[in-house]
Amino acid sequence: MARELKVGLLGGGSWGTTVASLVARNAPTTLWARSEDTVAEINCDHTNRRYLPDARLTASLRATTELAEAVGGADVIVFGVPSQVTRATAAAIRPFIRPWVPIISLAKGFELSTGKRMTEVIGEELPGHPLGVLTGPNLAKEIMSGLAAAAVLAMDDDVIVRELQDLFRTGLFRVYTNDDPVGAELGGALKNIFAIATGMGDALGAGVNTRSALLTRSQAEMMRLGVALGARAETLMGLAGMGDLLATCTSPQSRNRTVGLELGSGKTIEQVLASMSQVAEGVKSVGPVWEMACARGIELPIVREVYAVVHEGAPATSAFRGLLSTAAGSEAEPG
Ligand SMILES: NC(=O)c1ccc[n+]([C@@H]2O[C@H](COP(=O)([O-])OP(=O)(O)OC[C@H]3O[C@@H](n4cnc5c(N)ncnc54)[C@H](O)[C@@H]3O)[C@@H](O)[C@H]2O)c1
Ligand SMILES: O=P(O)(O)OC[C@H](O)CO
Repeated sequence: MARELKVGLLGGGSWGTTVASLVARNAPTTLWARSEDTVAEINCDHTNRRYLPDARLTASLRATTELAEAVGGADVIVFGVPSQVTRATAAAIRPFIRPWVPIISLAKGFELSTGKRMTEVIGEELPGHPLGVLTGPNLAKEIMSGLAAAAVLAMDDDVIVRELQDLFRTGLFRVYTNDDPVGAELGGALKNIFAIATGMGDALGAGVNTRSALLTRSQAEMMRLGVALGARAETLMGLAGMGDLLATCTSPQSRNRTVGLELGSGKTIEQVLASMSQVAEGVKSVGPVWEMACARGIELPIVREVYAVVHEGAPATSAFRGLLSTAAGSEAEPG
């Protein structure tokens, strides 16, 4: 079934290119990227050195700068652009997308101006399409270097999700189906904030005990907010939540953890962002997440401290003093 489907993937960065290269092994795939140089390099050399310096892409992957070419004939659309440009990209493909074509989102963030999840944003711009997310502990460079990984493909429709599962999986990329797209999407977006916190802690010399405590309390915060926003707890305990939290908070490849490391070493958020050429979604997501928590009266001490460092200019050292400043109560309680 998957071999008959044509796939259009939007976004020529690290993850869009990686997923396009995986999917191209299973189905004809066209990747849309803005840069003519990137498109020419993918088509001629089968590489995207700016984002994936050492990777060789599947030779059959085609790239284009034309949205109509990537989207017009596609049976499945995959969104691989960063969260803050997802709405504009969805609006831009409206003239080209065919009715009822399923759309899978890869992004792990919230829209800054609305706090909405990416499938909510895409659904508003492109109503009437089955929507899903592919998410999990998936560092692009590791996957392109041939190391095994697992992900969940989460959709409400259990027939379509099984058809699409074959499209994304390869020998080393295990794809599980999941029927809680809200939970899967929330896990992927929330973990980035905790990766910033972990990076700050690591830069400040946190021990393994400290990091383990921070990760465990991060998982508790993810559960507290995620469940309030409609996630199922077991999804947040799985690959899309706990799995991705572990990968992102511990990998030197994580951009979000790197932001935390730099903040912890004393740089301002402006200095950190000026030195980065790739997206770290947690920087933008922490604002809407903190607002959602405040609006619901949900206590998220780690999110609060990351928000203070990223948006209020507080030093990273004060984040850790902040986390230790309240007396610990029951483990089931915030704090
Ligand atoms: N890199 C990973 O390991 C990884 C893994 C899983 C999920 N993700 C998620 O995938 C999403 C994309 O991340 P990435 O790693 O590919 O980012 P990236 O920084 O590597 O690449 C971003 C891409 O988006 C493009 N872009 C930026 N602004 C654009 C616009 N206005 N219109 C069209 N394209 C635009 C850039 O040119 C670039 O090609 C993020 O939400 C990220 O959290 C990343
Ligand atoms: O590099 P990061 O921090 O954006 O994380 C990449 C992936 O989301 C890890 O699963």
